[in-house]
Amino acid sequence: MLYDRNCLEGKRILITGGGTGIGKGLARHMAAHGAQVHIWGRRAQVLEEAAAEINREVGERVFWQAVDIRNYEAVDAAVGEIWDNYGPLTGLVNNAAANFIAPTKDLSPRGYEAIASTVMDGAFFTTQCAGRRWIEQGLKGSVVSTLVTWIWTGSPYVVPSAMAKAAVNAMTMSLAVEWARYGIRLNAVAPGPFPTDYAWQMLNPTADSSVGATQADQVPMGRFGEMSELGNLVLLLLSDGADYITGETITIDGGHHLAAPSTFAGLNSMSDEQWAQAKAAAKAASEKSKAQRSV
Ligand SMILES: CCCCCCCCC/C=C/C(=O)SCCNC(=O)CCNC(=O)[C@H](O)C(C)(C)COP(=O)(O)OP(=O)(O)OC[C@H]1O[C@@H](n2cnc3c(N)ncnc32)[C@H](O)[C@@H]1OP(=O)(O)O
Ligand SMILES: NC(=O)C1=CN([C@@H]2O[C@H](COP(=O)(O)OP(=O)(O)OC[C@H]3O[C@@H](n4cnc5c(N)ncnc54)[C@H](OP(=O)(O)O)[C@@H]3O)[C@@H](O)[C@H]2O)C=CC1
Repeated sequence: MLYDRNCLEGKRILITGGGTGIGKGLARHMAAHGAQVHIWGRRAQVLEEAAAEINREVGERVFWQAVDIRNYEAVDAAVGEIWDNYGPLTGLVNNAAANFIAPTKDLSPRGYEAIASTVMDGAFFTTQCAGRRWIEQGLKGSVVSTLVTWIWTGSPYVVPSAMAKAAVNAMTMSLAVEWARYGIRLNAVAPGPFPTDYAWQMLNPTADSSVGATQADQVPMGRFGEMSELGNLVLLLLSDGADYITGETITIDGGHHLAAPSTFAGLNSMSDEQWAQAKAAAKAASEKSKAQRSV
């Protein structure tokens, strides 16, 4: 362990999308360093199993709520429940997201909305509901959002995601200034590829789509990132040791975006037929996950 295993003792951290992938890895990392962690997602069973798995390793530190972050009332009520039943949050990780690869000309308004509203509205709602309470109660807080290097480079075939992540980057810089006087810090991380089950089903659904952003051989360091590496960075930003860092988005990508291509530009060569196959594969995965939703 890089950090003392009790360095987050007394911290209470909400991680949206904490039941799977990177969010679950972050929940494990923060809980293993002494924090109480609250995880959100739309699938009760997935959250319950993730919390139980981590709690078997660290003791009763992880709690869950089924919340759709696109629903402001639900977000406000769930943040209120944490405050009432456990105490004030000290940190928030805006990690939940939606994404899939698609040619932009074929995106329906609902397809655009599913991605943009989850990434942008969800992060705003959750940040505002925590931030308002911190300000009213004179408490400090730390917000860390999981972005991507496309906020600087853009990326074809994931345009709603690139747009919405750029908006959350703007929120990070803006509120860092507006809320600094309250002791509230906002930062973000921009990871390169950290393969997770669902993201790879959405972003690399067929053999033909295995180019560009999702490939380890395109990373100068020649490998994917490891969860503990991302965990250590997010832990630092959530800790009191980083009290003078705000408004920053820190890349953690083994040099990927500086060497390019860290985008989906490589998908330019896919034919309409290959796109149809990619869409069918991604949709089959999303239907399966949808069937498990409780909110
Ligand atoms: C730099 C280094 C980089 C490293 C490489 C990695 C970089 C990662 C950066 C970011 C990564 C991520 O965010 S990865 C996150 C991946 N995780 C997730 O997406 C989790 C949440 N996902 C979901 O809930 C679903 O998969 C998703 C489809 C997105 C949303 O579900 P909803 O129930 O809200 O929506 P649905 O009703 O199913 O669909 C809404 C509309 O979208 C359309 N739609 C759905 N799937 C579609 C698809 N594959 N292609 C086209 N269109 C699709 C539908 O037809 C609907 O439109 P109509 O037909 O008009 O009705
Ligand atoms: N994996 C990677 O290489 C990279 C990932 N990222 C970012 O990291 C984050 C995590 O991605 P990753 O772990 O790979 O993917 P996952 O699909 O595993 O994680 C997404 C999470 O968000 C939750 N979620 C989605 N929509 C909602 C909603 N409306 N309300 C509440 N929760 C929701 C999902 O749970 P549920 O479906 O149950 O709601 C799921 O737990 C994302 O922000 C992504 O953009 C950035 C760069 C690289």
